[in-house]
Amino acid sequence: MSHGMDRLIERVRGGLIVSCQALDDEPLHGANIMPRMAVAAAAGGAVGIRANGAEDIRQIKTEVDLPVVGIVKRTYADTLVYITPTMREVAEVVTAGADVVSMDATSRLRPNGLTLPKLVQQIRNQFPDVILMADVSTLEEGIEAAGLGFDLVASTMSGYTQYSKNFSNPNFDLIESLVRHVDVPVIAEGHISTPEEAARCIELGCISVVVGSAITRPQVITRNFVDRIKQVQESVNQSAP
Ligand SMILES: CC(=O)N[C@H](C=O)[C@@H](O)[C@H](O)[C@H](O)COP(=O)(O)O
Repeated sequence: MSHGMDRLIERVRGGLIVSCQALDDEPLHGANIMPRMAVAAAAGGAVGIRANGAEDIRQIKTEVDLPVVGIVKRTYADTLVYITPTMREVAEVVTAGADVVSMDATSRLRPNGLTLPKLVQQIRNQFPDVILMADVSTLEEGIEAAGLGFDLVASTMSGYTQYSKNFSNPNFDLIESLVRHVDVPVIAEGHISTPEEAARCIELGCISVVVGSAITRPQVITRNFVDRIKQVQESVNQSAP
């Protein structure tokens, strides 16, 4: 393991990484709000931040003293892959100062028919020391990513690829089998919405856990309350005389 990886693992082991992301169609987009979210996460004891876009990554690095897992989400016409899909996005994340570059590592083709092995090769040529995290949706993709030289594997894409759509959320089965069969540290990410679920991922052997929407997307948190209240209201109405 490289010195950079050793230090990263030391800092994030057994802890919570908070994903602070708001796309431009989300209510908390812009106005330095995600960097303030990162400050709040740090105050609550987070060990790392996951952030989208060069501007947020750069600002978060100046406001909190935590490792940042950086991504750039960008959509292209000829692919469904949107998390750091090409060298262009990788370069943006590296230049912004992220400690880890995370990317879609599913088996789907990237723009212009670019394959994952080819992209990893380009990255290793241009940025040999970068720490790479693979966002996968299946065990096979996790094993493939570790074989390609990814330093970390995360369950991020489970439920978001056509072939993983029907898996349960959070996908503890996938998380457990990644820990068992992939020989790089595993990070649990995706649909983790309670402290108990996060704790379970640590029990299963993950190095750390990423939580996003349940902490930093108030529209999602509100919707969960509203939906639950509605259900109860319906049964209250039905049992009313
Ligand atoms: C699939 C995809 O695009 N996931 C993104 C990856 O960066 C984010 O939108 C998620 O919020 C993040 O993975 C954390 O997951 P959750 O918000 O469920 O805690």
